[in-house]
Amino acid sequence: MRVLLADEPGFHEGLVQADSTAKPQLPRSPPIWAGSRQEICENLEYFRSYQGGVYFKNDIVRGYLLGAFAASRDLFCHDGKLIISHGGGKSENFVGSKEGRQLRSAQDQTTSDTSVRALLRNYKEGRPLVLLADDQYTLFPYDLSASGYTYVVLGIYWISHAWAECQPTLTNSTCVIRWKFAFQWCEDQGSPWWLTPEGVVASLPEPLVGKTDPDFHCTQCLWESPVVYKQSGMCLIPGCAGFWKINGKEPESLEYSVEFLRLQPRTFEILPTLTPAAGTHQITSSLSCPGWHCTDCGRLSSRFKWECWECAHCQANQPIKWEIRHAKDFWHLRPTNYFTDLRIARKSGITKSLPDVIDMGGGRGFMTRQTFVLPSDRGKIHLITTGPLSNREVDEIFQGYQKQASCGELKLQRYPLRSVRLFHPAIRGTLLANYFSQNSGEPYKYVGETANSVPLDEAPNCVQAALDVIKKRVDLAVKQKSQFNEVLTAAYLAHQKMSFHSDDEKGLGPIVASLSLGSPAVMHFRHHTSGAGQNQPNEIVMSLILRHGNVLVMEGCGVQIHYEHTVIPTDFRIAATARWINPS
Ligand SMILES: O=C(O)CCC(=O)C(=O)O
Ligand SMILES: [Fe+2]
Repeated sequence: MRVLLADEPGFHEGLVQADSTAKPQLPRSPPIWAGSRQEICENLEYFRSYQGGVYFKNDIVRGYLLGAFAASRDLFCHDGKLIISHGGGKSENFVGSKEGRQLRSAQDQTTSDTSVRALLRNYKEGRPLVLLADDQYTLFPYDLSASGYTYVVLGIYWISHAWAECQPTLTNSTCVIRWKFAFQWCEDQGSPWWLTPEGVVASLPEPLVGKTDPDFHCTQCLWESPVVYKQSGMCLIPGCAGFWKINGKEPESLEYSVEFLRLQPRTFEILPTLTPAAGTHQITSSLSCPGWHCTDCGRLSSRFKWECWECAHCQANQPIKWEIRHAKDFWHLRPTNYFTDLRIARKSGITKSLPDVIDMGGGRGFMTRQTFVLPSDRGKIHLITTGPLSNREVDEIFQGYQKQASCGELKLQRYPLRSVRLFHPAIRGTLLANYFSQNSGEPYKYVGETANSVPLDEAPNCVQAALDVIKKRVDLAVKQKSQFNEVLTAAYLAHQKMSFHSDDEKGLGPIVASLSLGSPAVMHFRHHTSGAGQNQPNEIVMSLILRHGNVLVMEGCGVQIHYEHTVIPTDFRIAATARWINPS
């Protein structure tokens, strides 16, 4: 039997990464697993934390992730039915910055730290939570990484003990206070899924059930502490003069008392549900971002295709129902409560013209152009709006888009974001964009390369119709002759958005124009964080509302060099953005 202890030889405190060659393969695939943190967060309502290992809501922990950086005396015993971990953050950690990854040293945890406080509340109120592990959790006795199980859901546990310890840090010789939590398997859910009939690598004699040892009574602070170690009981209340002392001295080596490691009987009537709810009642455009739990292989997947759920591991899939949604369903939505149409920051130097009314000719009605002039000749932004009469054309385009996307003719997908790892090292696996897109014409960097683009003359009708409307309106609104050879379609579900960026593709022409369809959105502009605007405060300088049928034109390369923009829709929305990208 091996009780895997974090401070055994070779398990040097903290920095040990899993020695996967020494571990056997899992006897069966985990019932719930994922390849990325995003897949976990988009599927499991008990773990929505992209950073950190403790997910809590209203001061109650829902999910706890066991990962790298084990501490002394972290433990996985009784076949994983008792797990001891040093929860609550502030441990050694790699943080990312533009300068690269740096090791941040551990700090004292206190009971007012939000995650320690929440864990203590679960402990006091006897609330179960879900434990997850990643493939860097050294104490798990099987090799997770070999089969691509980056994250696995272990099961439901309750906290049987909580106490504080002194722990030496990795980066210097001082000690920090760490809270330790003993998580015990909730028997009501059956046996752990990783157990073979013969038992796992570990094979302690069956644990004795029932705790008999009395607590340690501190004569200085008068509080009780559990007797955790074989050597002696001691006060485990930080702040007490007797904390972490045996006979007045700091203990040198400690081992768990066998009594302390006994499993305690406890039953729970209500346990959290582990598998995500199947979104089969949803339609393509109404989901915020739910994923898909494959019952064939256990993998959680993000929804990366518009028209169906697909398992990112075994490609099992299921079509998603669709129905046409109309722009009028979204008219009542307000993208922000702070203003109705636009807001320009006082010190931005941006000026706005009086709106011009322009005849679109051929009895097609009138359009209104409002121009915003950016300071220092950086360019102009035009917002073109039309009345409800001219909206028949864009209503049809909106419907066409929905039909062609839902039958798979317009291949809308969520593509991986680039260079995320450097700045967010905690995010493991691929991170997909928070919107669906399709590119027609010249390849565009945000959707990968040529393989993900269709030539403009083969683009689905809806894309060509959108481009046609954009061209006609831009020609009337902007003096210089516009030319476009690329259209990026972005489709957003409720709660999705396009984060701050600039359209700074190499060889980009001076005019970028987009047609908005569906729910209204707010578009913010701010100075670029790098380049020419580096020394400017990074505040929002202008915000506009983009409504169904509006065309927004960014005129001049300076707009992209000096500013970046974000678009945040209120609900389902599609935008077609046309650009010129120099083919060479
Ligand atoms: O959704 C939009 O209106 C704009 C999208 C955008 O900024 C882009 O495609 O670069
Ligand atoms: Fe953009």
